[in-house]
Amino acid sequence: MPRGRASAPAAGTILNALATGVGSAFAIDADTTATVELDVSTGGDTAERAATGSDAGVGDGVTGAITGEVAGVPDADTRLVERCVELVAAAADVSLDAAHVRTESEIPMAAGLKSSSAAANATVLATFDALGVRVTDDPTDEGATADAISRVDACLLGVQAARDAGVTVTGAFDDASASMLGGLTVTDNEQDTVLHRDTPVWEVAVWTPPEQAFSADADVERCRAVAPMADLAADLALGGQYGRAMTVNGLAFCAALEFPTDPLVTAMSDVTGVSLSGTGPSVVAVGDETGVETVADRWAARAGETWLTTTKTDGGRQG
Ligand SMILES: Nc1ncnc2c1ncn2[C@@H]1O[C@H](COP(=O)(O)OP(=O)(O)O)[C@@H](O)[C@H]1O
Ligand SMILES: O=C(O)C1=C[C@@H](OP(=O)(O)O)[C@@H](O)[C@H](O)C1
Repeated sequence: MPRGRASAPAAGTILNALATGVGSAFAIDADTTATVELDVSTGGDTAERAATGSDAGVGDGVTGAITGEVAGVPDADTRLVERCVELVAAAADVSLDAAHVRTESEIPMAAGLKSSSAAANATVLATFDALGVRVTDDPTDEGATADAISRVDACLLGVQAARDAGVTVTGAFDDASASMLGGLTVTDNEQDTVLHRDTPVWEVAVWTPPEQAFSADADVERCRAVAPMADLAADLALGGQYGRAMTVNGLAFCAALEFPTDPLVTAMSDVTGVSLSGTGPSVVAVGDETGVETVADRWAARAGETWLTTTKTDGGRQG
């Protein structure tokens, strides 16, 4: 039974795409790992098997059950990662009799730190790994019928799966591309295009309050209301002023989504940038070691977890 494994990192927000469709994120050093086992069909007619399969999936050429499991979270919603396996099988033109995907994650779920993008990217890469398809940095490696697929195409399969599973508003190509490519990306989530890439190196402080905020439940109208501030943050980010973009974004989205601004106000003079990450509730600050440690000490008095990490310039990896 072919087996594959892959990992992909979490990310923090520079610009939330819920206001205008343009978003920006940067990879951080906390991973999700996916292990995928495939039962690949060896013969017979795919259409016939699909018609008779008692537990058929929605992907072409999938006749049996695709099951998912999240280590330590027995009641987790696994539709996203199951859909990733289906879409990769379809892209690689492979028929599956069954498949199982298991994720293990260092990223708190629904905390604004892109657990969904990391899980989707890791699962897509692990499924290709099981099929012997390498992910490459060559954008001319299109499709997945040969022995290679480009990182961006692999990432877009995860974005499609997130849309199909209903865990995203815009598709979140900003978060998915930062996790898959590493470094910082600015994207247009309506066109699924990368507008800008860079690899800033920062120390990072993260405060994760003890609650969850699912992106699919975010108040999109309130986010759209701060579009003028999102446009300003986009201009700053495209001009390389990532820290200022992040802080503008943080103030605007804390106001729109009714999160407290105090964690940002008390941090901004010590760091390069500080923001609500995604739709919250986590807050992320970037800067030098002294600055982020000062901020982390201050945040540690709050309920929840405060932790230190770094930016990551490489993204998802197979094996
Ligand atoms: N490790 C994981 N394995 C499988 N699915 C996951 C995992 N982490 C997150 N997800 C999926 O992503 C959803 C959370 O996505 P979202 O609300 O966007 O939060 P986040 O900001 O953490 O990405 C979960 O409900 C689940 O469907
Ligand atoms: O669902 C979406 O389209 C998005 C969700 C948000 O992230 P989180 O999933 O971290 O809340 C946001 O930052 C991103 O730009 C777009």
